[in-house]
Amino acid sequence: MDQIPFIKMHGLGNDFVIIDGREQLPKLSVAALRAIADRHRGVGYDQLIVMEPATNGADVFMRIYNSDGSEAEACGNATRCVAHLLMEESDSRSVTIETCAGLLGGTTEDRQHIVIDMGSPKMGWQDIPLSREEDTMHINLTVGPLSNPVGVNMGNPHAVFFVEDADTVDLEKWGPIAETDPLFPEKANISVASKMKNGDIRLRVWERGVGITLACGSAACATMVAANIRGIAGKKATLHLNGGPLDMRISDNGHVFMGGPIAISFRGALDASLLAGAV
Ligand SMILES: N[C@@H](CCC[C@H](N)C(=O)O)C(=O)O
Repeated sequence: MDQIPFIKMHGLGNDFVIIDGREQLPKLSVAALRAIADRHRGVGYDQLIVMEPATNGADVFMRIYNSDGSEAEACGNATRCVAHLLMEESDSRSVTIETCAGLLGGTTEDRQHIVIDMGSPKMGWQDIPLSREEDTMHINLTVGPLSNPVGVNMGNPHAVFFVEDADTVDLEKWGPIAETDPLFPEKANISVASKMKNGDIRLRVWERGVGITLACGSAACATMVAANIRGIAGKKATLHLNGGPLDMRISDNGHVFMGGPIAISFRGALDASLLAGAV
């Protein structure tokens, strides 16, 4: 393939290059993924998403790559974007999306604000995964000013640190150290969260394989679960990320629902030099 068409979308500024690989799967080396991710010489993205044929009756399989070329199991904000594309395509208001993390359902009233059932969190220490046995509700880990995180697996690994004021944490400094701590054999997405005066939650995220992002949907799910466990929130809360708010809810059967907006930025094509990994 000389050129590959893509759609650039974002959910609260968490941005994606989305490729429709349902007819023909693109060949993407790590060098190509990194070249496309380059915000100066490539297109720029937090995640590159390939829509692939589903294997189990879902509408699509969604493959997720981080900007460093690593593959991720879940991506909440991109799930909303892909759900929007599928809803437009099929003129429907509900879709099922398969990821490495399992089957996710998306629903909407207007195809702009999309609610995703992100499934049930896993809380066992092997599920996160951690490299040693720990109580995941109070993990014995300190990184600079951050300590005592909650470990949550939302398909992908998360550590949520509750702090007095999330805005004062030097996340560029402590995020990468926590992400790569030997406690996390598959690394981890690192969240810092604090309760706001009105009862909402402020959340900032250092994403595994990316760095600081404007929003992270799976981290919002993990933080909702962690806040509920710690008694900081009930079963519903608004989480305020740098890019804007997500409406979060835990249902009676323990599934985490995430609602938020999507936006299409532009359409383009990846050229041969980017696909060859040249920047
Ligand atoms: N932006 C995402 C999360 C993407 C994957 C993550 N960086 C990982 O490696 O697990 C979201 O909205 O959930």
